[in-house]
Amino acid sequence: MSYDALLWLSFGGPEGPEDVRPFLENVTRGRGVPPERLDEVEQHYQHFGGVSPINRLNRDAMDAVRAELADQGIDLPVYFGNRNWHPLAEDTVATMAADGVRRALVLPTSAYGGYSACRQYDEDIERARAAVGADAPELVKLRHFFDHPLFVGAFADAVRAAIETLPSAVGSRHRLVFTAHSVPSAADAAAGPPEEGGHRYSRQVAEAARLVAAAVGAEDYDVVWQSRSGPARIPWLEPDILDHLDALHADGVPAVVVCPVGFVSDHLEVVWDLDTEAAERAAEHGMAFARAATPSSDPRFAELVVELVREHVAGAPARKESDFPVAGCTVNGAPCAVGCCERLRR
Ligand SMILES: CC1=C(CCC(=O)O)c2cc3nc(cc4[nH]c(cc5[nH]c(cc1n2)c(C)c5CCC(=O)O)c(CCC(=O)O)c4C)C(CCC(=O)O)=C3C
Ligand SMILES: [Fe+2]
Repeated sequence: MSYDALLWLSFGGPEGPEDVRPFLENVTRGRGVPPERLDEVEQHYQHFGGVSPINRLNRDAMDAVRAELADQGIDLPVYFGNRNWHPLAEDTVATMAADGVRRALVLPTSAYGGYSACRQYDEDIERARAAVGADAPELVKLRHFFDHPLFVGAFADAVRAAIETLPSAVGSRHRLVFTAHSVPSAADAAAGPPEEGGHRYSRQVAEAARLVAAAVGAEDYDVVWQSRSGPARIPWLEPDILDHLDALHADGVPAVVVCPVGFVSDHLEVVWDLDTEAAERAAEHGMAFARAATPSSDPRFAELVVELVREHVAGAPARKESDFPVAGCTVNGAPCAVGCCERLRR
């Protein structure tokens, strides 16, 4: 193996009530998010005792990956570092350097392209390496996996399982609704290399939704957005899931199956914005509601990560279900291409 470690690079989340505000300040520094929005999101976290599920979910998923690596006879220590909360990527990369790691692969916990989902993880890599200095290991980020058959397959089974939980009186009259984190429309327009014409994030989300819908045999489905942040005057991707539930209800739809295709685990936006807010809105309308599980809870997720590692090391062709270009594999945080997913000024 030409690599001596795998860095699991994620978002991070608070682990107690006192962590919440400093965590939110880290997330939104320089991002132009109004304080009222921060107060609101702080309440979502405090509702769960100030503990985000994300760190535990990452640790569980990393344990599954360690077991899968061992099963496949691959000796690759797995390190955990985050953008916004402890363990911070800077500290983890310093530990890796001290452990003698010279070259490591990086698994970002997002399947997609775009500034927030891809390029910002490149910035994290660059910042962490700069903080460590000359001893910093080379860090090679793995590719986007939104169209990987194991990712699509895990979501497809989760959608089938969610449909099973609907009351039998609904029959097959449910609507399948895919959701992903909204981003500013301008950020989506700037996503991908300029020659691709932008919108890489929303196009990949739409493609993943199409693949999952096809796998479950759903002809009709919708793609909507959730967890909008930022000032109200700035346009973000729409429709919002709550508005969409209102519209479905007005159309007489009796049940919804929500598939959080934009997320790999049940972190706070999933357990609050979907399981709490969206479920309540559906209940107000008397609509049955079921939410599909996210892939990190599926054994295939560990297989997927190990497959991405093996594929990269072998220089093997990417196993994928779409015709979209393979992207996201970057070295030391350099962008995928000149001008790709550039950060917007706010
Ligand atoms: C595309 C995308 C993903 C998916 C890709 C990926 O997974 O990386 C994602 C994931 C996540 N977002 C998360 C949390 C937050 N995101 C925020 C704010 C924002 N997200 C944005 C986009 C995304 N975010 C954007 C454009 C903003 C506006 C500020 C800015 O321009 O950067 C804020 C600030 C408060 C608010 O306004 O919501 C919080 C607290 C957590 C952790 C949850 C937990 O604790 O379990 C996770 C996994
Ligand atoms: Fe976010």
